[in-house]
Amino acid sequence: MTRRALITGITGQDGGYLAERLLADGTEVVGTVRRADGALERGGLAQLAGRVALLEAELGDADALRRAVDEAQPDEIYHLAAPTFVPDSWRDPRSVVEAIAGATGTILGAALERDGTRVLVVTSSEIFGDAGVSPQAEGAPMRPRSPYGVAKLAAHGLVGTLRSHHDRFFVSAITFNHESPRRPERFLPRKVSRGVARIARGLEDELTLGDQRAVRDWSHAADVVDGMVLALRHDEPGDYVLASGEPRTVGDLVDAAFAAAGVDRHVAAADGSTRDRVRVDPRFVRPPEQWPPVGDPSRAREVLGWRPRVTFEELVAEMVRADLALLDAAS
Ligand SMILES: C[C@H]1O[C@H](OP(=O)(O)OP(=O)(O)OC[C@H]2O[C@@H](n3cnc4c(=O)[nH]c(N)nc43)[C@H](O)[C@@H]2O)[C@@H](O)[C@@H](O)C1=O
Repeated sequence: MTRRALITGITGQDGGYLAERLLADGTEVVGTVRRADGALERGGLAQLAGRVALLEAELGDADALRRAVDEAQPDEIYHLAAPTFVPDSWRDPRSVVEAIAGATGTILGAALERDGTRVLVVTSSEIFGDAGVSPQAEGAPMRPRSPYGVAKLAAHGLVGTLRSHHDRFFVSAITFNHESPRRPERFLPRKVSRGVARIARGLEDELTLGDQRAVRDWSHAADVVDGMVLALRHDEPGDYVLASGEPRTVGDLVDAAFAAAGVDRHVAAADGSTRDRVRVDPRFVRPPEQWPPVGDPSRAREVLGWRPRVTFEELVAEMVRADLALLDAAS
């Protein structure tokens, strides 16, 4: 029998890679979107047209989410849809908790009504926050530092409690930062790849960023969705950190992007000094983390046999190449 998967948020960065991954192994794919008309084209996923079915469901609309589960009759649910830009969560904490924890509760509740439907919920390294330890494995203390992290921790908690109470195959994928040329530009790596590409083509002179000492653990989104599939299809349900395990600073990422574009980050100024093409704008600076969000992916490696294939340098180079190609195609 053909396996059927429901992906919430199919037009997001991860949704697109996951749909391609599942279609490639013969899984039928149904995805939720806010508005079906032209959704794949708007999401840069025209290649999926005719290959996936779309259902409309806003995260705040519990009835629509339940209907989507009923209509899709999925064997697997990948719950990806969520507001993802962390700074936004400070402005409207209630809506972020509703959209993340509320929708997770709805999806898990709907899955409980169906025999055997497995669910993977994407949570986040933001659940660890002031963990008191770095790198973080699945058992590290969880002390989130943002409303986004609190909401993701509630989602993570719902997965674990409902899994053990109802003895169901519910999984939390604790994803650390993951990127690709499909990442929206307000996230750092795409902002950098696009900015450096524009500098390389002479369209801009400078890149304006926040704190370059901030540490992150970056992987390629295509690798991370592979980990999700392995986790959901394993013999036993469990939670997994999906991360590279390698700490890098924002500055490392900027340097890698300039190197990939073949552009000097530092240029000679008229007075003979050197000028950095990267300028700090306090608007983009966030309070520093005492315990950097770096993952310990040992469990995913040992239990699932998962490891990221794309290196940090390859990821950044792919993003810069893609942004250069976009600029060249538009000119
Ligand atoms: C795991 C987690 O991953 C993502 O959240 P994020 O880490 O907040 O992602 P980002 O790309 O916005 O920031 C990365 C770092 O870069 C620093 N940074 C410096 N200068 C700029 C700057 O100019 N813009 C931005 N956006 N960040 C900057 C910023 O302060 C931070 O230290 C989401 O997918 C989230 O959904 C998620 O779950």
